[in-house]
Amino acid sequence: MSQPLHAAILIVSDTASRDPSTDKSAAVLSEVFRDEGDQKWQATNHLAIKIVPDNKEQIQNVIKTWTDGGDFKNLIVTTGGTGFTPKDNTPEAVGPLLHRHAPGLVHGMLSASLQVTPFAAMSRPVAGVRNRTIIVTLPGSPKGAKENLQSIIKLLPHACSQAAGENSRQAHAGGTEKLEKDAGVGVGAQATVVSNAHTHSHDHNHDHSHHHHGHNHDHGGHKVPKAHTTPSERPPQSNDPRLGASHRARQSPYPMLSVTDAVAMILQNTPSPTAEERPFSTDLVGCIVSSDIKASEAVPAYRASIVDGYAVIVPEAVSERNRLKGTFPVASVSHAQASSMPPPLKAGEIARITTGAPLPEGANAVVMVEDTTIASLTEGDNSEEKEVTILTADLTPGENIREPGSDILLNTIILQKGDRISPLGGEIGVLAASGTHTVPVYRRPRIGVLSTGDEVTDISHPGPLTGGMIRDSNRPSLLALITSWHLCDEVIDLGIARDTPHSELETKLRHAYGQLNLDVVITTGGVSMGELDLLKPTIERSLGGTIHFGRVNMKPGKPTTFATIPVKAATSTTSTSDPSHRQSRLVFALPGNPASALVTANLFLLPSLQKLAGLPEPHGLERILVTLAGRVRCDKSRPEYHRCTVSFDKGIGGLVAVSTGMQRSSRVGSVGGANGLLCLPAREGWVEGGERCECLLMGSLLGIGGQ
Ligand SMILES: Nc1nc2c(c(=O)[nH]1)N[C@H]1C(S)=C(S)[C@@H](COP(=O)(O)OP(=O)(O)OC[C@H]3O[C@@H](n4cnc5c(N)ncnc54)[C@H](O)[C@@H]3O)O[C@H]1N2
Ligand code: MOO
Ligand SMILES: [Mg+2]
Repeated sequence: MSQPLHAAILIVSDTASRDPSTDKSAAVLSEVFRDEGDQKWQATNHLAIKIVPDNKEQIQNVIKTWTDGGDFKNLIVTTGGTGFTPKDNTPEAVGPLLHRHAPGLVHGMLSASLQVTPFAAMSRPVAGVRNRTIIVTLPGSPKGAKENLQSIIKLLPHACSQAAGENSRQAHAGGTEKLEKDAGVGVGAQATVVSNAHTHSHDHNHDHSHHHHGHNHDHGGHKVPKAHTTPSERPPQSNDPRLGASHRARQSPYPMLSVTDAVAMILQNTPSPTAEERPFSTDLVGCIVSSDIKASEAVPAYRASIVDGYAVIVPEAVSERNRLKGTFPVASVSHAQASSMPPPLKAGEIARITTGAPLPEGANAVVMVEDTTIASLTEGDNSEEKEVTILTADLTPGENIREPGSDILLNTIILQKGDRISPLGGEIGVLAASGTHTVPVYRRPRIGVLSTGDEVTDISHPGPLTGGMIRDSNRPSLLALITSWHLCDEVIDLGIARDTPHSELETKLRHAYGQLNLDVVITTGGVSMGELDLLKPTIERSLGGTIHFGRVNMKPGKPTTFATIPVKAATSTTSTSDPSHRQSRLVFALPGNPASALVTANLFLLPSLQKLAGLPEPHGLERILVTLAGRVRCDKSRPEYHRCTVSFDKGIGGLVAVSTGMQRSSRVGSVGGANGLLCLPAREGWVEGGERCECLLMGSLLGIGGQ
């Protein structure tokens, strides 16, 4: 391509036409062009961008100024108005303007997009040529628009120059092959190689999740639609609840990950922690120290007595130690108090002193009160000792004295980067003792817990329950679990989102990430195959999120879903390519069954919160070996996390696990009394009593993993 091509973006949106600041697509699409380089496309600031409402005539008018008039563009991409709602009419506006259709471009976009999400079938793109301009309609969501454009961007320079009348054989003598390689697809009419529009066209920096959608990770025996199935081979199906039963998918389109892969995926998509300085308080319990902390004060700050007794002067020479025995006048009294220091001690005198009190200058040891008797009392009131007899000579210089800094030396490192301020009090004590007023720690995430489902009924509902009501147990139990980890600055109860009206879930999630500014939201329910299982479509379609996985090969917890939602930092202005301007918020959409919700929170949420909170090696639950008290049954198709109670058994001198009984995932009682998850392999039969078994420790037996 000799000259950079002119591209234009037409935003079709009622909202953006009223308030252009709400538009996110222009920046995202400009970035796709910019990524291709200045030689191919006019530099970004020369990109023409216009916004029109969902109005057929206005759409057509703008396009004609770019295709028919003097303001010629090689390429027009529209975004928005390609859905199914009555006001979506971009294809109807663009279609009649096209002189020649380009179904190959439409096919390329759809097949690439369907590998990412089944909802791609909900867009009705058209593409073609008007005069000498290529026109392509992209969907309205910034994410969808970007994916679609990326899937064909490598073809467009060539297509545009052909449409503009350039003889492609001359322009690309010997270059066609390279173009095909760049684009990952055949280029159609001019290509000598047979077109293969099914080939992956994602480039390498594309989101990792898409690769998982593109490959079969199913270990669970469920059929996953072939990654390269095209719309023409398979009628578009989707778990979008707006579609009728005949169009809803009957197999989950989400590949099934192993637990290990799922955890790796979570950690990869969990943002790194950020450091902050916080004033000292016990609220720091659970925080991870972000840089080494040095003692700003010595402990003790003065020479202090370790016992209650009398400060004395012990002769240095061992031969003279006997002179310690005898009767001495009590010259002063030193109490452990903040305000005053005792007067210096003279030879031949002793001073009464309490534990922790400052030693008089000149004293070099303290004799315990038990090793003395009173020789005489003060005249008049007889209330205090005047003279005291020391009964022992067995005292060495320095005995029973804490030298300044002998507990904590000034400027030594008291806590290291990566240390956890535990709820057991030791680290808090060290910080307080050494006068640490501000503490460098990692900022802990803010998290919210949301239940979903029309049947789910808050505990405050008086009862009796009617119809299909079920008490909301997930929210309180997850709030309790997460609070016990001390990994979050705030744990917020987000209540219940009803399935109907449909937008309630979206509204509550937007509120959580927006006004409440939460880093992580945990939802339960609505992630499986039911028509009111709304989480996945809401995350992908309404919030523009990326579902990194939607199924895990485990029992309980199979439909566990993890996604990230892009939230531009409030400070961000134009650039969307700099990652520091972007923040991902996390969604853990856990299954509704109560045991599933608690088990998956322990397995998936914990390591993510550990990373967010700054733990150097987020390890999740601690893995131990236990002996089974009785036999437990395995599930033949999925690895199972069998709830059990682990305790120390004196008889065998080790840890023994007792099953909590019936393990159905609706039975929250299977987690009651449990502090362990036995890791059972997927196979027929039992693991016998007396056998050793791997177990994940929840909570506090060894003071790790949770507390
Ligand atoms: N056809 C299929 N059906 C189901 C599959 C499947 O693969 N194919 N998976 C099953 C598995 S495994 C699980 S686990 C559940 C997960 O269901 P959802 O996450 O969609 O959750 P819901 O349908 O909303 O509810 C399931 C169950 O849990 C109760 N629930 C929901 N929220 C709460 C709460 N806050 N407190 C207490 N109990 C709650 C709800 O009433 C249901 O009984 O799907 C299977 N189905
Ligand atoms: O995997 Mo579901 O969590 O069985 O109950
Ligand atoms: Mg369900």
